[in-house]
Amino acid sequence: MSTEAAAPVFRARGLSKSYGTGEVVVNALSGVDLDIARGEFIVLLGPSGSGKSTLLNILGGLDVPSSGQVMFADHDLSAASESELTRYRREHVGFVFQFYNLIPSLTVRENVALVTDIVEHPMSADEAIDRVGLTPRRDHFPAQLSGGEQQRVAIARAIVKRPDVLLCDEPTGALDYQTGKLVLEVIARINKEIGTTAVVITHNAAIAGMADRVVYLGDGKILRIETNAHKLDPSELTW
Ligand SMILES: Nc1ncnc2c1ncn2[C@@H]1O[C@H](COP(=O)(O)OP(=O)(O)OP(=O)(O)O)[C@@H](O)[C@H]1O
Repeated sequence: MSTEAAAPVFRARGLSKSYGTGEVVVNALSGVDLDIARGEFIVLLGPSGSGKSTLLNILGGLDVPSSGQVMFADHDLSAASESELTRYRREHVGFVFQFYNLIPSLTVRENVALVTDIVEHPMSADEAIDRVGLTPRRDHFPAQLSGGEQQRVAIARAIVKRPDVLLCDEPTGALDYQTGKLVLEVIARINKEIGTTAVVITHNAAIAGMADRVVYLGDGKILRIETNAHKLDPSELTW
């Protein structure tokens, strides 16, 4: 990693999140400290209910912590207003979820171009579509595409704004093995070629091999963080 690539993008300290009140309080996150460097590829692993989505949502400005602090560069997300968080998400974050949330009546290109209209320095829709390998399908509608192709459209839509961070919650959860690998390859390529910091939630421990670091969550806490001395290409992963 270059010096520039090592600058921190996220810095979380004592991050906690509880839902509910009184006897039904759920501590989704408890005292999480985490730094993520610019350009890093992070995989979040942990059992169901361990707090992965809660952490990702806080990093992405979709949710706010109950206590503790989270900084994105020099913005304090934990102290941001709703409109500041909306601007943060719009300018800096690309989201990819398990389900693709494409607009069925719009073509691939139109789905991606929707974003280019509302952000400041987007790449062209065609470049984003090319980066996910879907140029031949750009005039097709979502229903004419496979699940993996639809997920690649969702990735194109997430990266067209040139986000600083790409946050992916179970991006391969609805896909078969081969298709899931293709989607991971696309995410790894974006991380490498554009330098977009990537945080990927998965239930699949085999995916951990492609990360710079793997963060293991359990019961709302970071259990351990492993650094991969040798990062695997998604094509080398088996599960
Ligand atoms: N809006 C909410 N209201 C109440 N409890 C919530 C809410 N969101 C999450 N939780 C609880 O917080 C805990 C952590 O949830 P979270 O979704 O972060 O876990 P996760 O590791 O992403 O799980 P999964 O792998 O099943 O998606 C769980 O016990 C969950 O039930």
